Amino acid sequence: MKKNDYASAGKPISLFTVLRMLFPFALASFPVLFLLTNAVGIAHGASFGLNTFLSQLFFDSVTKAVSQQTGLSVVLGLAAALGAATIGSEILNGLHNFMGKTYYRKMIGYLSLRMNEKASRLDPIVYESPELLDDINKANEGMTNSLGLLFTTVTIFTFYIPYFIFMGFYLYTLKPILALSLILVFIPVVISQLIRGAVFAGLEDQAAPIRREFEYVERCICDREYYKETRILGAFAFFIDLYRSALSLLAVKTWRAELRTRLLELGMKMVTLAGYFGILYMLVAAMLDGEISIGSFAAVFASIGFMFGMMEEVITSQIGSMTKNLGTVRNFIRFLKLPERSGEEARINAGDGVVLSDVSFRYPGADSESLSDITLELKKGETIAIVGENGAGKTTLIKLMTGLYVPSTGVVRIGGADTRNVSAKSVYREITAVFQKYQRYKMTLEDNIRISDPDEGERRSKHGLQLAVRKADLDVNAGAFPDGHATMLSREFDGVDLSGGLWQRVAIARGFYRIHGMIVLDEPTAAIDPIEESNLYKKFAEIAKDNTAIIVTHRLGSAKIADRIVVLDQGRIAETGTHDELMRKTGKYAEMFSAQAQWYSIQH
Ligand SMILES: Nc1ncnc2c1ncn2[C@@H]1O[C@H](COP(=O)(O)OP(=O)(O)OP(=O)(O)O)[C@@H](O)[C@H]1O
Repeated sequence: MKKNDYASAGKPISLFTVLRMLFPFALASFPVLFLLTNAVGIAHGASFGLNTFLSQLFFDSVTKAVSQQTGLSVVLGLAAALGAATIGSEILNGLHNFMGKTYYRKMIGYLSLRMNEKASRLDPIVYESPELLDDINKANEGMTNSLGLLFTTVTIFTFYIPYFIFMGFYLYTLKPILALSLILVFIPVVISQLIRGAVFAGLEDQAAPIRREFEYVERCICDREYYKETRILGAFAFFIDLYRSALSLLAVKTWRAELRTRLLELGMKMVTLAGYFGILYMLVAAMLDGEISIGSFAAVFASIGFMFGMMEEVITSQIGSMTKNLGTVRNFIRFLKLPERSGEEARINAGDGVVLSDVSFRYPGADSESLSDITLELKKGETIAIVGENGAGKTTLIKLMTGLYVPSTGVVRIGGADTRNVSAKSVYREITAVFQKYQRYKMTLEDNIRISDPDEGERRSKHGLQLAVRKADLDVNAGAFPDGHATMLSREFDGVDLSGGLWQRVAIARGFYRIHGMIVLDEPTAAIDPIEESNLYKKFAEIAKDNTAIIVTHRLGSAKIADRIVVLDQGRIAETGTHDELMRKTGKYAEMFSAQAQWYSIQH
């Protein structure tokens, strides 16, 4: 499969771009909490610097007190100040953690909402890209990690950097070489973490398709819709094999990446450790040479272990997880940047008809066009049937005629509006549809139907519900619905399950419930037997009398109810006309019709 515009293989997004996109979220969502949390973080960082400085004064005062150059009260005063600073630092630490966690929880909710909103605004054609599934999969994980990244970055700037600058400056004033060695120790470890980030970003790109396959196979093994086939056909063992191999492939890839980065980290830690002992050596030498006071030595010695611990934390834990997660965060950002359908809001009545002029359509990444040179008019109040063999382009044509997709070339006008220029919401507003692959929502019968027009008021809702149920020939008083409209349609939620035929009627009722000017039936009767189907289509013809309607069907007998039949062949219109006209033409339609008639007569 070729990659396309929506594929994850876009230009790499830099850390700077990632942060530039994340910060506005952080500021826009809960600005006061965000700023306060960081102000506390800065105060916390400064408190460590203050502690080191007070320690030096304290140790110096102790040495002076020993040689009786100063009084005990000075020592006690400094000890009290040091104790107060330590308690203050702890309080700030607790406050910083608490505020950070509160902010994190709030942001997770906020970002999840943003993701769902984004998904609802995506251009539907994006869903034709298999890579998009990877992107969504990875974006979900990236969303949580993006918060980690944001926090780490902010903490580095508001806590660690001020602290290291202070310490660097402090060491510099004692002996310049001490500050320099601090930097030399720091750099190799940062480099190792950046390499680690690159390794994990690459791993993420390789792992996502495997994970997608792995999750799909898992569904084949466990999901209800598959279990009959997997058990009866003995496919269980087949899927378990696939599951095992995907699992081990994933494990091997992760293990290799971990091993590489751990070895790298180990090497870099050695460098850090060498630096640590180097600084200690220089400190002792400087003290013995009388370059620094005993107090300075003691303060630096006491804080240097802590400082290295902190450096280790910021580099391996903070920067490490940041770079490791950068790959997934990039996917989140990429997801947020996926194209949305733009266009103006307009009042469009799809019931006024649809006009297609010289329309062609090619799926993203596809080698050839699925529809070519389509010119067709669906007039106001007209019912057309679209027929054709498998793969002829029927569903694609419906997607264009309902404005779900826009054409690659040519123009589609719904109710007079060019689908490329108006918002998706404006186009769908007056359209309803029943698809062959409808959804079985695990909700009450009423909710299953009302989902198609939730904004309707209570009165219209009750009346509309009864009407839709009647039109779809659903007998709510029959045993299948023990609680009438309130029957829960899921065993999982203590309700009932329906037969395939009844589910299909629920889907049809859902389609009828929505107020519409145009209705599309895309093979909605596949699970209903032919006699029932014929009744339903007769009824549909009555209902569609005042509506603009499109029917897609494989059973040509049902197409007869249409005012006009459009025959598609390999993405082109082969013929149009009424049933009788097309039969007289003895073309594609007549050929298909007689093949089906023959099939029925053989069956009889
Ligand atoms: N996402 C896609 N990417 C690439 N090609 C696609 C995609 N979806 C459909 N096609 C191709 O477009 C052509 C038309 O498909 P379409 O589903 O519209 O036909 P159809 O007449 O509705 O078929 P059927 O009766 O089997 O449902 C086919 O050749 C199909 O392989």
